[in-house]
Amino acid sequence: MATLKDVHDTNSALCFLTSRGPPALPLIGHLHLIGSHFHISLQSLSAKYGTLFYLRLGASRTSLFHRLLWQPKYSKPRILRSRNTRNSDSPMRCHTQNMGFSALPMVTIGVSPRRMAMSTRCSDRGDDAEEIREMVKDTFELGSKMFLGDVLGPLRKVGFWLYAKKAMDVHLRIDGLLERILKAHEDQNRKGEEEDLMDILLKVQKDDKAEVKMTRIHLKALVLDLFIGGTGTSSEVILWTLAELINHPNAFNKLREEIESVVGGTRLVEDSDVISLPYLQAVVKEGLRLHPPLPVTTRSSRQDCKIDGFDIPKETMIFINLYAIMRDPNTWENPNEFWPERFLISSSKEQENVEEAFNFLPFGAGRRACAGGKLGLTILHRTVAAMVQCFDWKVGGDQDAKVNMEVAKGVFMHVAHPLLCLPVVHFDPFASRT
Ligand code: HEM
Repeated sequence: MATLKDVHDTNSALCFLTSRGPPALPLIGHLHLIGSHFHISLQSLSAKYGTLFYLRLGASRTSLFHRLLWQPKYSKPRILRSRNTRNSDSPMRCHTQNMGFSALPMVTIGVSPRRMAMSTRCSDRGDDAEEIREMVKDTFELGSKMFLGDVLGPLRKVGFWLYAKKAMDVHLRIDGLLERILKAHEDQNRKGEEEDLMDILLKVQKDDKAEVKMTRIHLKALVLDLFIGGTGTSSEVILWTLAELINHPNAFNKLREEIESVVGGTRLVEDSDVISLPYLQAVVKEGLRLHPPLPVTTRSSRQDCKIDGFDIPKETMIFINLYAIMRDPNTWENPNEFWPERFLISSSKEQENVEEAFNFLPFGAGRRACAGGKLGLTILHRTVAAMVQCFDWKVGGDQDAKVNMEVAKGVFMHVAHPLLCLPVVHFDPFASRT
């Protein structure tokens, strides 16, 4: 019997017939059951129709997994029962300017996928950072609309035409930025240890004898994949995790105490520290569990297969609701609660690995799982740590004000409102250099 492991991505037509699922209406099928938050609509439907059910979204025939069916049967994760933490708020030291919270992680993470690829920082040119943020946001928005355009079936081209102008505009802006960066690299002509990924790719592109012929378009597409895949995702998780920490001051203070006891008060957290910072790792995991930036991933069945007793024909689009899997009350205690401690307890490393592999899936699974998961985690650990190490965060004027955790409409897990926070310097790692 084929399982989900045999399900692979294709771009072909969608068709699927099975019996389990809500009653459908003529023409629109089950479209009326899909609300403004795609992953939450699917989660509610699976509460009624089970782990695998069938939907017809307009012209698209799809099936949905609430959880992965190759999940082995094992006991629930052991969860820490005592949740009392004792820390109190740290005093504010000095005020800095009021800051767009959502812009900050993007500026910071410009130091990672982009910097590794191009040895430049978004923060060197503030306008570049803002431009990239806007482009990534527009690309995600456009992606959602075109993805939903699939419900038009053979008429999906109409959907594409509707967004053609916007798509061309985003394309031209991205292309202009990439060309600017490529030109700067060509002018610099760096050699040896100074080279970054962009230099190496340029060299391959210009090498007539290279085994694989790479055009300038290939090069830009590859860099763009890293940009879009790595930038939007990481920045959203950083934003959500910080928002959770601000709303949970005990967790914030516990994390700061851990960092200060392990790293001291003279430098920022480095990659090599992370292994000694279990609470930091738990906080990042909990942020990813509650707020996966790609809440629903898709596959198409490459061949006819049978899963959980259902026949799934070839080329069926399958939605896998990562969001619902990571909030499943059968697996996670108080699934909607931000509670990093749940990741600190496990009976054995081996069991922890099994549990996480099949229930903790912010990076997807299988051969099309996230290509940058390890890098993503590194970015999250370093950035979340630095935000907690260096600043106290105040929301609005009120001491007890909370960050609004509303999710934006659509197929991604974005914050609904730009969040404004006041960062108050707690520790300045560069103070001794001035
Ligand atoms: C917090 C950070 C990140 C999260 C939560 C995340 C999540 C995901 C998810 C859920 C998928 C789909 C996996 C599936 O369908 O099974 C994916 C795919 C992908 N991600 Fe990430 N990602 C992150 C960071 C990154 C970074 C830093 C990069 C690269 C620099 C990256 C590059 C990619 C690529 C290239 C794919 C497509 C893989 C394929 O189709 O084979 N991601 N990511």
